[in-house]
Amino acid sequence: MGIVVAIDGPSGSGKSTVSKAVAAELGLAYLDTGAMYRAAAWWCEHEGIDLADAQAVAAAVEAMPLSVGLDPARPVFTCAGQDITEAIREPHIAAVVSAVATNLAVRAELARRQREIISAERQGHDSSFSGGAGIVAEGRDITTVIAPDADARLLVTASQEARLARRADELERAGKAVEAADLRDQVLRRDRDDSTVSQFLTALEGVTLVDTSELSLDESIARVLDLVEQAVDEAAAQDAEEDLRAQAMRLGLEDYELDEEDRALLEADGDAPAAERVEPGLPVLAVVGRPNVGKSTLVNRVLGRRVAVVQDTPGVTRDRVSYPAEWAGRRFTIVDTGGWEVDVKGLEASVAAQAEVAVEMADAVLLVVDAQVGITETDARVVSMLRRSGKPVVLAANKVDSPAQEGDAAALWNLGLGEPFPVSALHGRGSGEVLDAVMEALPEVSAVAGAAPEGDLHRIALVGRPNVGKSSLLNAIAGAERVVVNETAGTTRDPVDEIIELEGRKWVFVDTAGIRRRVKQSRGADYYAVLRTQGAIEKAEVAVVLLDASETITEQDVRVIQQAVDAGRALVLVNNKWDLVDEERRGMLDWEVEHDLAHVSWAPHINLAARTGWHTNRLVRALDAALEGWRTRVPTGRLNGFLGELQSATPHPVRGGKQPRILFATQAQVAPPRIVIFTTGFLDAGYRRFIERRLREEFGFVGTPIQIGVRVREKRKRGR
Ligand SMILES: Nc1ncnc2c1ncn2[C@@H]1O[C@H](COP(=O)(O)OP(=O)(O)OP(=O)(O)O)[C@@H](O)[C@H]1O
Ligand SMILES: Nc1ccn([C@H]2C[C@H](O)[C@@H](COP(=O)(O)O)O2)c(=O)n1
Repeated sequence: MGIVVAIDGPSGSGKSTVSKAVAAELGLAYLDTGAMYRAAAWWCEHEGIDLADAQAVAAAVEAMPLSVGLDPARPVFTCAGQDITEAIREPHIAAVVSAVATNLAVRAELARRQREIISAERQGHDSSFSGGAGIVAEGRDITTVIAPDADARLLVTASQEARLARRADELERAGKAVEAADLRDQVLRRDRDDSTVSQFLTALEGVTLVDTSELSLDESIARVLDLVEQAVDEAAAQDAEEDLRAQAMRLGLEDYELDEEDRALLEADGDAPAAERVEPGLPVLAVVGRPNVGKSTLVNRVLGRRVAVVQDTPGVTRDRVSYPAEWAGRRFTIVDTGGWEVDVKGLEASVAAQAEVAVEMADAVLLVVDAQVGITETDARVVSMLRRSGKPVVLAANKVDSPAQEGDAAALWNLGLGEPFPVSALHGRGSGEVLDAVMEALPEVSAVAGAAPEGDLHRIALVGRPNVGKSSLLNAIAGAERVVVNETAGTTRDPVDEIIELEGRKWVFVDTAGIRRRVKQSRGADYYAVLRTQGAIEKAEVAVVLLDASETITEQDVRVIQQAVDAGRALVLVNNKWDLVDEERRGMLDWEVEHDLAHVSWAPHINLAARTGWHTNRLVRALDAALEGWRTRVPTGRLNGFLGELQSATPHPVRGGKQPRILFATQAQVAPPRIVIFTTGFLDAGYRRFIERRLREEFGFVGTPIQIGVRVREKRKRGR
């Protein structure tokens, strides 16, 4: 993680000059937030907006197409493609900028953009200038509002006389000398106005005051560099202390019963891998069969130990789980299903349906039959379902644990699927042969998985109930009528993955069809909508869930959101059709969001109108924020330090005379973040929610579900 240096102070104190020099010296990006306010004033004038009209100014700034330069050697600002670096330094802009900077809606919008820039530099986003080294950000409210958690927070100031003299000198050198009254207006009046909305005249707790009145410019820079170095050293010392404490906690865990999986988790500590995810483009093998015939054991056999790590992933995928697999040097996706039964109802029916979906979305099928039981009515019905699908099938005769049982396997020729391969998934017997047969059945290029995206592009699913505007949004951002749009709900049919360039970067918008209406025609349209959505979400990293802002939020909307959360994908919410929203509806919508979507308040939520293109440019920022949250990795020392403090301040309530204690925690995975907490007792759901809320406050995790796993461990008996 990069460092963040926040510097504020009054006009003419030298904060911009010092900040640039410090950024250049340390190889960091430089953010001049004052220039953003100046750009906002320039843009409003350019657009002919009356600066006294607060609402019009706010609306114009929200839509301002500003590109912020972060190079300390020359921070170039462009707006709507025009270089405005010089124009925003004109005295005229300095004279009017406070009118914009004191507009609270403008401040909120620019604060959002500033935080995103800072965060991108800290995290080292693809788009970052410093490549993750960090940033020096300066401006009136940086240490207090924008980056109160910066590594170094400094208030650079100087006496009024010094500031006036410096500004006069500067203007004179630039050949722009002004009258004393104008100078006082530019420096003192502006500070007076600006101080009505932000505090930058006295150093708050945690902010170091640097008075440069008596210092030369070089001395000022050296002083700030010293303070930054000191802050970085202190942060490193704190990290080291937290690491030591975490190591002690980890050692303490040895007094508790730990199983093999715990140990695997603890060994991988500090190197939380991304959640295993199937790669688009690879051939797909579905493993189906009756419940309990040994499908999962066979899948485990193919995957080795890795499956143990992913097994407890919560959510809808329980009935249909995809894993990346490899055999004989070929990579493919293996899909484990929950078990297929005939004429079942309720949960079993949905498990059976998922197996059908898995077949529909596969290139080949591995049918597992229990050779010891022989052919059952259900097996015969599975075979008819497979014949209807037209997919190549390999038949595994499982539970053939010895050569003597091979006759049981031969009886399965009667299924009419060709040679049954005898295997013992439990002991590994015959699994090589069956996998060789699978490799022959699988095509080199998948017919169902969609093309593998070029390069390492982010994959986005645009999902939502019918007619919320998915196709319109795709068209609006792609800039062409690529997808058929119709007012009739559910017009989208089998679209393909789209590669779309947004803000200079390519993104894959995944196929939202994923599955055609081939599986038992009798099922309702809603059912297929759910499956299509699920297929798209599973292929993506981020689910963008569209809502129709002009209509009441429905159960179906909430369900689609839940599908994304359950699948562990990053989430962005979009209120589409904003052009149809009036004051009254806006109030209702606020209430509905608070009421129905409070559980996903961590997701970026943007308003746009796909039909007119209004605010569609906000999508990229929201996607970046969600992807960043999704990939957030909290170092073990930090995590345990944080949980330790949280537990001391707010211990778990006593339950039945016992008080569960957190022993140690580790982040087992990113994308989505999964935190495993070892405890002495079960943690109440309320306490887990509290931990999640505090984790979000501390580490961000914007736009991502957080999976919290609790492992209750008993103290080891003496002598063991
Ligand atoms: N000791 C000093 N420390 C910092 N700057 C100095 C010093 N002495 C002279 N200066 C000069 O003061 C001028 C004003 O500095 P600068 O523009 O960086 O101030 P600022 O605080 O960023 O003002 P504003 O908020 O109006 O942008 C610059 O020309 C800078 O070179
Ligand atoms: N974070 C910030 C940065 C600047 N402003 C105001 C202060 C000035 O009126 C204007 C331009 O700033 P300058 O370039 O002179 O530093 O923007 C603010 O309110 N908050």
